[in-house]
Amino acid sequence: MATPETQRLVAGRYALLAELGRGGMGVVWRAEDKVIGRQVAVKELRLPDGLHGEQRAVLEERVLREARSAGRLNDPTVVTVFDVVTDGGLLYLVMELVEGPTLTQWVAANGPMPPAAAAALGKQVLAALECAHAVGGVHRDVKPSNIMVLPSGRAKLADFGIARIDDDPRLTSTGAVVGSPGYLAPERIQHAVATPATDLWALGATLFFAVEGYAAFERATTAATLYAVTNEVPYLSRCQGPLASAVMGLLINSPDARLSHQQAMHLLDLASTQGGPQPNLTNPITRSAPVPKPGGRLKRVAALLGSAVLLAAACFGGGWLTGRLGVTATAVGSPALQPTWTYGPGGQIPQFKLYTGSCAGGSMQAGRAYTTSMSCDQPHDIEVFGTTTPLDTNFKGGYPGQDPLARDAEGYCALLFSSAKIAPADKDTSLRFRALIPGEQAWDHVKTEDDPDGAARDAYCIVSSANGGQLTDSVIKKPS
Ligand SMILES: Nc1ncnc2c1ncn2[C@@H]1O[C@H](COP(=O)(O)OP(=O)(O)OP(=O)(O)O)[C@@H](O)[C@H]1O
Repeated sequence: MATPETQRLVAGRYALLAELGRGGMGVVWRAEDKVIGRQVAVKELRLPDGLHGEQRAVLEERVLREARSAGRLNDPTVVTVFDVVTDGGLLYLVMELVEGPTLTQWVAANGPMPPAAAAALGKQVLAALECAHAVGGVHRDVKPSNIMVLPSGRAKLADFGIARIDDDPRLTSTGAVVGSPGYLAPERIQHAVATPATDLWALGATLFFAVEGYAAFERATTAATLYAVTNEVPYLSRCQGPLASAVMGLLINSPDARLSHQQAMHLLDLASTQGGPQPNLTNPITRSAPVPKPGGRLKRVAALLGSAVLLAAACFGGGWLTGRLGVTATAVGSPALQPTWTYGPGGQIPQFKLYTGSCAGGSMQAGRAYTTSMSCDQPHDIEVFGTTTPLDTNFKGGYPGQDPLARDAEGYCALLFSSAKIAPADKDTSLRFRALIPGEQAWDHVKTEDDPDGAARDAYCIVSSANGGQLTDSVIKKPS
């Protein structure tokens, strides 16, 4: 803590009292505004080394311009920028002082956030983004360390529109890049400009972090992180229903297929009212499990594989994500997807009695029945890599029709196929998969003493080799 004698006074007005933290662009101080006698946060912006005069001027100009626009955003969920000043050649941003941890710090101290609290937090951040997007603003850097959590549970979004080196072609020549590649939407990695949809993707990654306690795409190197952002679908293990649908729907690669503000808000609204009253975020919540380290993710996935079907079905919401929100296999992007078939009497596959992780002989042919499984260690023709209950598990009506069932099942199978659960690196070319949905007779089947099978409501994801040959091992990633 600085004493009055050693206190630095910035711009003749802001007395720096103590360091609050450090980020990619500089130090943040608790300070006192001597003119009006209130405490503020002062961020000392240290521009990257190696910028030449013009680049420095461009960046400073952008910081000023964007701080002004952030200052204009009159939203209680946005950390207000009061002033931008220069002193001794350095640039300082004077902001509202937020007395609460960032989401990163909160999770480090308390473990994963309860789903209803994470949904409530997500709603607030989404509302702030919506307000900014409506007037043409884009945050560009939504991530856990830019979200501050007040003891009341209210959230505040910091660093609004702060200039980033990578956004301006006049600045990229220094090679200085981006802070958090794990929160950079896939289209940004392909150098598309930042749009409201890129902020929404980052919100999805942030909510994943809140609810799981680790960053979905963080890997040991930047290259591996960027690869994961572009190619992997993360597993959610601590939430289901609308929250899982919101997170996964925000993380859809294609900005056009990604959830809109309204869709995300609707789901977060539903999720925030589930699970009883909101926990008080003042008191540390008893840690339900240690926060896994980023490197531990594969182990987690492996440990979850035993219950992967239940887990995936729960987290993708058994139809919440796919059918209701129009997430189709095409949106997920699956070149290996084959046309969906039906099973049961009158369907292409008259009988189907396999389950996830089981394999069978006999290539998929109309009229072939699958009633017994075999070990996936033996050469086999097909493997079931997922099971889902399309539409709603509580759907009690008559046969909904092949189209809605197929849309749901294809979306689910495509998500699962593109995820890290399916191991082969060349899966898009070496494998083919299809969804198998119940036909009308299987759906309506009434069990009798002679025929004890009940109505069939499940859909299956089936994988086979692309070249018509046999598979010699399971395609599901093995525990490491
Ligand atoms: N308005 C604020 N009020 C109180 N503390 C703040 C405020 N803004 C930032 N801090 C503290 O300062 C730390 C550093 O913030 P900063 O925005 O510089 O870094 P960052 O967001 O973690 O990283 P990056 O610069 O890469 O975005 C934060 O982790 C937080 O603890």
